[in-house]
Amino acid sequence: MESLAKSSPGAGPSVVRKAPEHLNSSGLRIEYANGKGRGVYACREIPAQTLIEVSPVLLFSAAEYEEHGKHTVLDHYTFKWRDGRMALALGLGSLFNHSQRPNVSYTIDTEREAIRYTTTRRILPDEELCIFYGHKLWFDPVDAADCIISNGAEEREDGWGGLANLTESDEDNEETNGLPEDWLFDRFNEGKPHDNVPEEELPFTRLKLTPEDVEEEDMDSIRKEEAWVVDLPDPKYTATMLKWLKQSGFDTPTMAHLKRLKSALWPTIYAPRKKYEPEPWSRGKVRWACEAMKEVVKAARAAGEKGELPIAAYVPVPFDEETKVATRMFEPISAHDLRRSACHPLRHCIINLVRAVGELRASSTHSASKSPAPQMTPLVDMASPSPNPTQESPLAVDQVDAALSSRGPQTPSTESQTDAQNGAHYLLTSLTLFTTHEPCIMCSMALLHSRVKEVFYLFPMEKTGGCGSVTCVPRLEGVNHRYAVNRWKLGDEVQKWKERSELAIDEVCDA
Ligand SMILES: C[S@@+](CC[C@H](N)C(=O)[O-])C[C@H]1O[C@@H](n2cnc3c(N)ncnc32)[C@H](O)[C@@H]1O
Repeated sequence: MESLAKSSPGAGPSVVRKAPEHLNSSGLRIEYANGKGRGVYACREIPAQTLIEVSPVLLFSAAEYEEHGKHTVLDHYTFKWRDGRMALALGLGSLFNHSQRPNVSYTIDTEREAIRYTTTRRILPDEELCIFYGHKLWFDPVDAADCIISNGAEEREDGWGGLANLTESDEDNEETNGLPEDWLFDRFNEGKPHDNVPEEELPFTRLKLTPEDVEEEDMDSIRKEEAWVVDLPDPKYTATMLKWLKQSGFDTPTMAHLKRLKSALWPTIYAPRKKYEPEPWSRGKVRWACEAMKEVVKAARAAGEKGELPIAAYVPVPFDEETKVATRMFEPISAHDLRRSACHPLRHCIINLVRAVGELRASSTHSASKSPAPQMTPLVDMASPSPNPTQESPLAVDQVDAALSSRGPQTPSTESQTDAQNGAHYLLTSLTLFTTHEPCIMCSMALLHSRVKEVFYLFPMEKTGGCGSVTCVPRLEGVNHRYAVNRWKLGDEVQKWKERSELAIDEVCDA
């Protein structure tokens, strides 16, 4: 699949150059790109969200680079690494050209000193694969979409010569120049997982849910828990008691201290957080939230590619082990909007997800009643909830119904009846939900009914949002459940990124 290029400035005007061969199992080849020098092309169709290249980087210290690299051709290929060193991508990494409408995104893996390149949409055979360099370019860009892809039969013009300095991207550019997703989701990758992240550095803002009329005094009061006193005749019965707690559904995260008491020396202090006091977030937990946000973005993109509205919701496996076991959520679950394919105005992703989680938790409760060991709950993506993983097209709503009912008749067990009565496994109790767009008022209310613990969203919906924009449902007076609302912190560049990332929806659309 070689092609020829003429007039490369690097080689003189009349030299005919052969593009280098490249062995790559992801189906990529190097070819001369119209007006851009070499570029990376697809040999075959490549699905969206495919990891196509992992390029190791060569790192130069700032001093070494200043003295030497800067004065060489390297200067056209290097960029600033997170810690101030200069990086050169090896492999195919340095050959991806720039496009305003990139079809490849990249993430920096500082731990492995590599860059990972992933397709953002389906790629057609012979299409050029491009990334977004940023807004400050040092050359006149030819966009991939404007180029005619040829097989190299005709002569091509080579724009080799506009080489300049990628390092000219300055600090503020670095945060957003083609890496907004890195910036949004990957900046907590380093550091100790147990360290708490100061409130102002969290990647999200917690919306204040305290009703205005809560008195200052109340804010300082200690949260009260109903307490049971169990008189154990012998410490060896502690395990039996904990087992009973679990079986009876009382083993919720608020009972976590009981496990600590089991092995602790008496007396033990149990200090519940103050009412309305925000929960501290460790770096590890922030990473968990970032990963969940990445997943929901991926799910929304995939939905958009299938012709649905690009809106998705995702419930990850809970961060802490206790909640994971107590909620029996051992697999994540996601859903996307199905209004278009189902021709049903109420098939919002949140409604789809609440329903799917409810069904799954109910079914896992049933299966748990057959076996005392925690059951693995299958990942159900409402986009393709078929038990047949090879099925590609999204299932229609009736198929979703069929898939869910194909789990077989489920006679409620005594255990699940107890769970249902005490609310331990009611829909989204104790779970965290991530979504791309601020839920509309209907969905915000559905979330309230679901008893979700907390909600994170990326894009506020100024004209329709029910979690802080038009109104804030969990804050309303008289509601019988409040869930925490967290809005991802987004820089000014995000609107542009949103459009590039194909997640834009009409501002009057209910998400
Ligand atoms: C990192 S290199 C990319 C690989 C390069 N085409 C090569 O053959 O080595 C960056 C250089 O590619 C060229 N380039 C990348 N994207 C371009 C675009 N959209 N339009 C024109 N030239 C581009 C510019 O000359 C830029 O300095």
